[in-house]
Amino acid sequence: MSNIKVIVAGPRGKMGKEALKMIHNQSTLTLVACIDRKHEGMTVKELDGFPDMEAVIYTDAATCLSEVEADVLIDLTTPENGYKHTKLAIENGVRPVVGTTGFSEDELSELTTLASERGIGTIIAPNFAIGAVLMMQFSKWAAKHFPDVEIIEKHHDQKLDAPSGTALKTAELIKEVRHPHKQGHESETETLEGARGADVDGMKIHSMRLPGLVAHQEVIFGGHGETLTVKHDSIHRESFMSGVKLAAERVMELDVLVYGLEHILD
Ligand SMILES: NC(=O)C1=CN([C@@H]2O[C@H](COP(=O)(O)OP(=O)(O)OC[C@H]3O[C@@H](n4cnc5c(N)ncnc54)[C@H](OP(=O)(O)O)[C@@H]3O)[C@@H](O)[C@H]2O)C=CC1
Ligand SMILES: O=C(O)C1=N[C@H](C(=O)O)C[C@H](O)C1
Repeated sequence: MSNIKVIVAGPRGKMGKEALKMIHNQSTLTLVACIDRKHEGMTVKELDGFPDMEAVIYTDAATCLSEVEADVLIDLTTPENGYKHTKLAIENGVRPVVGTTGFSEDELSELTTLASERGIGTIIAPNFAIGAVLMMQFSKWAAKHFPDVEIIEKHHDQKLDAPSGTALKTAELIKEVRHPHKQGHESETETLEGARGADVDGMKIHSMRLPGLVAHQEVIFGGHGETLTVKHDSIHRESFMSGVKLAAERVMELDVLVYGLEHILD
């Protein structure tokens, strides 16, 4: 697979910068444009500290996605804008690869329908790190044997959405094998609201936000006289880039939306 023409939305963000660096350093993807909130008409290489790339920056996503000849949109923005960009991309025949988290269930289901109707391959991956995908799969396996489980996710303090997309996806995978039931003492009460975390079918999700963190998750299972912890840490955003590259290549072979990188991993 060679020369996949890519648009990146959110190029100045923490993930966007890393994605530009990755695209610059490999040969199958070519950056053809960026969607940003600033720098209309400038090229990437004109921005301080950015790679030597000729791609033009658009501030209007609709113009960019309808005018630029592109195969793939990589979206790394915010929940609200990521949803709009994904929809626009599908409508314009550009395949979305979406890392942006925080979409509602309704938004995901609308995008799934739209992608199928138009036959446009789409990948929405709450986590592109291969280790995180394995952590989620191991958790699903463990939940078959340990149905009492709590998820603790820890992220940097600039994150907009809580719980993280990864924690929600983990809970969704566990739900496939776990019968809904209340955990803890049947009469337990919270003397401080939120103390027991968010609830998904009785399992709990706790979200921590601190400077210094990147992206971390522990899934803790409790059994009779034992606990099992499945843990993943992204200590650098480079950890997400092999997944972004793989998704941009594999999305070219799809004609529906898939949610989660596990669907394209061998
Ligand atoms: N799937 C995965 O593996 C991962 C997913 N993520 C997700 O990716 C997203 C981005 O994360 P991160 O890079 O840390 O966040 P940042 O806040 O660092 O970056 C977001 C960028 O999006 C830009 N932006 C906002 N609105 C628009 C718009 N309308 N058009 C173009 N650009 C826009 C922001 O610009 P401005 O600065 O001007 O506001 C900012 O540069 C989040 O949803 C996060 O949860 C993060 C890591 C891994
Ligand atoms: O915002 C982040 O940083 C991350 N977001 C994704 C999520 O919500 O799970 C993936 C990763 O955890 C980093």
